[in-house]
Amino acid sequence: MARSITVHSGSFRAWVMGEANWADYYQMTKPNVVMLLLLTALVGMCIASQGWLPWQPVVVGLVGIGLVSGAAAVLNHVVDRRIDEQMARTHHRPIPRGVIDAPRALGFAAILGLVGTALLWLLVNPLTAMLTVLGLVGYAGVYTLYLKRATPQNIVIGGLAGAIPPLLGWTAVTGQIDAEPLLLVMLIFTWTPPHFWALAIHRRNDYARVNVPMLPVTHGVEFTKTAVLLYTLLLFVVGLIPFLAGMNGWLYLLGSSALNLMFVYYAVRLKWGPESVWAMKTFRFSIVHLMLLFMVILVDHFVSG
Ligand code: HEM
Ligand SMILES: CC(C)=CCC/C(C)=C/CC/C(C)=C/COP(=O)(O)OP(=O)(O)O
Repeated sequence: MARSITVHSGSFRAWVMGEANWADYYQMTKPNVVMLLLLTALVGMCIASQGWLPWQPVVVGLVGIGLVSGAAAVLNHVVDRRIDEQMARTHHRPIPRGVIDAPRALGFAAILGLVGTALLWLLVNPLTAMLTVLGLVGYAGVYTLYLKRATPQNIVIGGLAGAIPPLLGWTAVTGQIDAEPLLLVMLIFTWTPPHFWALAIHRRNDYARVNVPMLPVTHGVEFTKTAVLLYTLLLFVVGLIPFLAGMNGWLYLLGSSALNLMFVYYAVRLKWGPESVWAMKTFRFSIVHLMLLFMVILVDHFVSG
């Protein structure tokens, strides 16, 4: 009897998982990206709260936003499976490697998406659930299915989906849309082009091979370097607005200006230095930059009251 249960549960597992293990499924959710998205959502929740954080919208909100974002990332793996197969950076992903097939990945995305949306709808509020699903549609549908292959401005427009989490955090706590979190959305929106184009310069041959019209492929490396520099300068200016609008204090002004100037410094080195060195340095710095920027906003919020 015990043996038969083992055999059956073993074959059920094989039916569900195929050749894959949990690490493969986990990898498809782009966990590092989702962690940073959740930090920005948490900051949205904190700036929406006076005093103690309300635990239910915060905990359930983060779990729900994390699950739906993970679902969006899995859908991106399904839609992009053919180009991922041909790009050096992505050919080892679970679908191109053949350990997870598209139907299983779709099933996984459906479970994550539905559970996440139900949690947000029932235990946080319908507005947050709808905006989070809008983020999923924006990333997996509008960006991945359409914009990515349609225009070199793909990531500028598609960047809105990745920029939305601070608003989701805010609506999870307040149940309404206000101007404050939109300033944080603007920060991420302006940060995304230099974040991605630095990497795209380094990986331009990958994108050219699969005919994806990323800016360095369509307009060349020099043009893209200039665009990266201009966006870091724009980010410096946008970074002043939360202080000028009275949302953040002096600590924010100092911290964000220092971080944004460092980003400009990387972009200048990239513009006039060898991209073989500075493209990936700038990309890696962009991630540390956004993480620290949102930590500064958080600390400033609690210190400046
Ligand atoms: C349309 C918008 C965006 C595009 C096109 C984009 C593109 C990329 C790409 C191509 C990578 C490399 C992944 C790899 O190494 O396989 C990456 C990495 C990363 N991105 Fe973005 N990104 C966007 C928005 C964001 C946003 C909004 C965040 C967070 C708030 C973010 C956080 C990260 C992090 C943390 C990594 C490192 C992942 C790792 O090391 O595993 N990205 N991004
Ligand atoms: C609910 C919500 C906020 C959803 C969206 C969140 C989300 C997962 C954003 C990710 C942004 C990102 C890593 C884009 C890269 O896609 P790519 O296809 O250009 O990169 P790739 O080639 O590495 O797959």
